[in-house]
Amino acid sequence: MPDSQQKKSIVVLVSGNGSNLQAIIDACAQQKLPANVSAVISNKADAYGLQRAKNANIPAVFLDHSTFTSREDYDRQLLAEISTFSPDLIVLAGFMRILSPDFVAHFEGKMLNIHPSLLPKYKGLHTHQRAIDAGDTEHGVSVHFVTAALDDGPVILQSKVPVFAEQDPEELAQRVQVQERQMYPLVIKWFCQGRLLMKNNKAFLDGNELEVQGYAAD
Ligand SMILES: Nc1nc2c(c(=O)[nH]1)N[C@@H](CN(C=O)c1ccc(C(=O)N[C@@H](CCC(=O)O)C(=O)O)cc1)CN2
Ligand SMILES: NCC(=O)N[C@@H]1O[C@H](COP(=O)([O-])[O-])[C@@H](O)[C@H]1O
Repeated sequence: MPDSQQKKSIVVLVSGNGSNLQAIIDACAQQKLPANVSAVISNKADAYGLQRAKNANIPAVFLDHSTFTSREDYDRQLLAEISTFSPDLIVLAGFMRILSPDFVAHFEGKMLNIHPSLLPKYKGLHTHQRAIDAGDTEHGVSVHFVTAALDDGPVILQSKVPVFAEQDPEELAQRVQVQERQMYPLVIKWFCQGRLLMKNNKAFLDGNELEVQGYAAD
């Protein structure tokens, strides 16, 4: 079987509910994604994403960041743990730790993140509230390659949702997450098919550079 058709190995990092993880697990199970989730790793013991992994008979690993003296020490252990699964792709799915440069360098080009904003707007946290506070009429989500600079890697795919008057951030987040669950498995499929790659800090699909609309940074 050609390499592009062999099932790829994915390790997913989570910190919370894991709805994006579940979409990926389901896509794999339904043969919509030529991959297997080899392991789920979380820095939070109570992350429901760990339970979702156990429900799917996927190794679920809790690696507590609070027991390490530095970010770099944690990331070295995280790298060692991930490497035991020999993944083709690392997927950040609500993983709420900033990753150190050495960790990112080890996996650069094979690590994705989904971020709840129209990057480069609203890098970091609390994106929905920030969009509401700014009076934005549209918001959305970006899937990007992970680089050392936070939420700054080349964007692969974006999806927009409207922001309504007197918008509640939780309702906005829910509408964004509907888009996320459709987008992430698609982008991961592109990577697993060998169609998506990062080169010179740019994203390419089928050899064509992916240009993202120029959203003004916040
Ligand atoms: N080097 C990189 N690390 C990470 C990236 C990235 O692009 N480059 N993406 C983030 C995901 N993320 C937003 O999409 C994000 C996650 C966490 C934080 C953050 O400020 N974390 C704090 C702790 C916050 C908490 O525990 O609630 C921290 O790590 O000190 C910002 C953005 C994943 N990592
Ligand atoms: N800065 C990273 C960040 O905020 N990521 C966001 O966390 C949520 C995780 O949901 P999930 O655990 O249900 O997949 C998602 O909405 C994702 O965009």
